[in-house]
Amino acid sequence: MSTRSEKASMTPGERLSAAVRTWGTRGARKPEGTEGDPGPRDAGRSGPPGVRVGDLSVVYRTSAGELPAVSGIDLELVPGTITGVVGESGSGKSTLALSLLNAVQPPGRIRSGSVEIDGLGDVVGLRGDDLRRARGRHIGYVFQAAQNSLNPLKTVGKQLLDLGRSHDIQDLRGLVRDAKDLLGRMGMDGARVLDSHQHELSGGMRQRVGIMLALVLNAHLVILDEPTTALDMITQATILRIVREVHEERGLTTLVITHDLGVVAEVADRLAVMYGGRVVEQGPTIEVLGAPRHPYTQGLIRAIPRLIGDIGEARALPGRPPTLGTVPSRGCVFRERCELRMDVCETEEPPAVSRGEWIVACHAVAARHADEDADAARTGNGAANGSGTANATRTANGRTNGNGTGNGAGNGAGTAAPGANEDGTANGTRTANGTGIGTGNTNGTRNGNGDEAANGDGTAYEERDAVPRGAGLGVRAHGPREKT
Ligand SMILES: Nc1ncnc2c1ncn2[C@@H]1O[C@H](COP(=O)(O)OP(=O)(O)OP(=O)(O)O)[C@@H](O)[C@H]1O
Repeated sequence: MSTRSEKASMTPGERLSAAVRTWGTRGARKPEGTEGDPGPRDAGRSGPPGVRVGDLSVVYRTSAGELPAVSGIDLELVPGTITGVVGESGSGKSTLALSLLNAVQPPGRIRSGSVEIDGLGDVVGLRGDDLRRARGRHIGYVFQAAQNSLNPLKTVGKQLLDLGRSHDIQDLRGLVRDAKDLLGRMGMDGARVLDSHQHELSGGMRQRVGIMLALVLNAHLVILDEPTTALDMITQATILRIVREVHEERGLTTLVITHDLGVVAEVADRLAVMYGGRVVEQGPTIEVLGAPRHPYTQGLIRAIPRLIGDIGEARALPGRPPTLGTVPSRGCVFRERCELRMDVCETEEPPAVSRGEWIVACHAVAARHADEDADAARTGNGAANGSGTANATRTANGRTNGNGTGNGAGNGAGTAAPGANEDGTANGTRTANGTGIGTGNTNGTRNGNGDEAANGDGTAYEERDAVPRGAGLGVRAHGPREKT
């Protein structure tokens, strides 16, 4: 694993690779309350909330009429996870984040859809005091450029008290105590910071103050919009470490908005890639970055600058992202820049293809999957004709157990996606094809790339797809795969 100082000197591309490589070494989330003081205002609060965004569309009024900045977004924030949202400037990331607070301001408005937050219901329907209470006490928001958003005329402490009063906090001493504690955890002298004005703090310190203000009312859903923009590399690394630590200590559900893939690789469990107001690909970060399927995600990863190895390898995506006025009203919004473009992309909205937790909206990916499914089904018929029987069961944690019995000789080969956990369980997609006249034993071998070959009787067969491996990011599977 890279040390912190090594990480700080890395390019975004190197940090991306390093973070993806070390993913499997992360510890499990600590349950809330097992470490640290959750604070008195936490009483009665259940665990981190889940969030379900359903068919969300947001428009801005322009001289050309109302134009969509976010269209038909479906996204789930799993309780206790960090979800990263990435995309180029103008892709709709901040608009999506503001919608989670029902805080889109005129000339914008949420045109349709829902944002269901556990414990709050659909925030799109909240108004007035209910909405004000939800913000701050349930949902903490660290705005883009938070390091410049403090009031320059008031000390941080005064702004903290204003925040407390605006949320009817009675125990202001307790609030100050919690603020000092949070600032201390983030490596600062809390008393000194509360006595300071904005100009007396560095950019990184102000960003930490922003995080403190978002957390101090004990919100359990936290949204960070570009938490590291405009910070130097070392401060960036510190802030990301703090985000991760605070997230785990306080049992949060966190959304991180960024245009920097290195940032999501560093902190996010799950990832949503936005383009032209749509989520074009989403899934577990390790899988999406390890083997991106959408041509836009592939292009974003190819564009990451490299300092070592083949420095000419990085290739910028051709063309420019659409603006409100140029985003196509039908068909695929990415088609102008896409090397896989087909006729259907001009007219039809791409279907959402899902495999497990992974969802991709792309005609080319959908067509490829349909072909692969047809191939798999053909091979599966061959297996059914054999004299052996084959079973493959997938348990809730993604573990695949293959059983086979039979007579004769057969073999199957499978490719595991680079998503296997340390204990050898697979959370990736896989294909195992074979003719299923087995000999009675099942053996599995795996090489360092996470490839797997299974030979034996009664082919363990799953109707799933092969995926590209590793994408040069050094993703690898760990441990033996369980077979019975
Ligand atoms: N107040 C506004 N009035 C009109 N259009 C807006 C307004 N705010 C955002 N937009 C437009 O909505 C689209 C999405 O903007 P948004 O800020 O959500 O994107 P973003 O991905 O967060 O970009 P960035 O990374 O630059 O912050 C863009 O085309 C933007 O120009």
